[in-house]
Amino acid sequence: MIVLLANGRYSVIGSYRNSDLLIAGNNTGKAQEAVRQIQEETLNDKVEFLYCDLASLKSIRQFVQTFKKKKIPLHVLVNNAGVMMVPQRRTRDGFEEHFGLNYLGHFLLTNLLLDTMKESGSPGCCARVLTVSSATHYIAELDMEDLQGSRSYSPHGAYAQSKLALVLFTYHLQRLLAAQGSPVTANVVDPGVVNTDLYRHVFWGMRLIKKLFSWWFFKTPDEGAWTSVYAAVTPDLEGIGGRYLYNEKETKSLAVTYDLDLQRELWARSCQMTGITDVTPDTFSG
Ligand SMILES: NC(=O)c1ccc[n+]([C@@H]2O[C@H](COP(=O)([O-])OP(=O)(O)OC[C@H]3O[C@@H](n4cnc5c(N)ncnc54)[C@H](O)[C@@H]3O)[C@@H](O)[C@H]2O)c1
Repeated sequence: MIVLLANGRYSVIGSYRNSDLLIAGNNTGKAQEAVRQIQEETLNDKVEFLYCDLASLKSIRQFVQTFKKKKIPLHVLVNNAGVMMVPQRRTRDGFEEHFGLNYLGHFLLTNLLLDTMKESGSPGCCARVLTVSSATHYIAELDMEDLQGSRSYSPHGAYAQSKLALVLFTYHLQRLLAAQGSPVTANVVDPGVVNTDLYRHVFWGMRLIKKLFSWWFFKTPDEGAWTSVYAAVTPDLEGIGGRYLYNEKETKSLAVTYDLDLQRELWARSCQMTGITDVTPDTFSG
């Protein structure tokens, strides 16, 4: 099995003891250290790092080109990278950073890898796309008129919007895959509240609370990875997609995420923004 993690947590990777693993990320030092640790602890030497900056459409395209030259299959794609509550700033392509990196980066990466995943999956053994969202999406709003937060910017609102967009993306992707009879499924994962570096941009009071009480109400990074691992390997989800998973169980996402027209509209706009051909059939609407 080949697993590709868009900057995934080491604990997720460590679970794939006999698999080929590829870590895609923009932090070479950190990723190489993860590769070393995985090799040491699992005795799996089929672990590799490839540079990919998800905040750059060019970097994503270059990464996919390099990956495809390897001519290896791809069974699991984990869309895990993210930033939270960063100050207002733009990606290299001019997108608001949460929207550009957390959402559009994974949108493009997934779309460019879909052909390889379709060839890698088979009936009864589907390839899997799993995308890491967040409970923050429950309080998000998607402003189709101002996706880049140009009119008014709130770091929390921008993060939440990017996580909501990932849920809408997953559901539309799953509908497309199912309509094509494709041996690939797409699910979305909520890891819970996890003690990681993600919180480095939140205000100092919250960081203090995290420091004092993380042992009490935050999951450890290992625990935070469990639902991703579950989504990647459980036989219970064979052939099943379009699920929102929390604590290794299916649960409901925000009502608006089931709006087929909104899913379609966001998909179409995302295709335009990333230069992807929209293959959604005309008949495909709410
Ligand atoms: N920690 C939580 O409480 C929590 C809650 C809900 C959802 N999540 C989600 O879980 C995922 C993992 O976050 P985490 O908590 O492990 O935080 P983290 O900061 O430890 O991990 C985020 C990862 O994204 C990578 N990344 C950042 N910018 C990148 C770029 N331009 N290109 C490629 N990779 C990049 C980082 O290197 C890092 O490995 C994120 O999508 C986050 O939104 C986390």
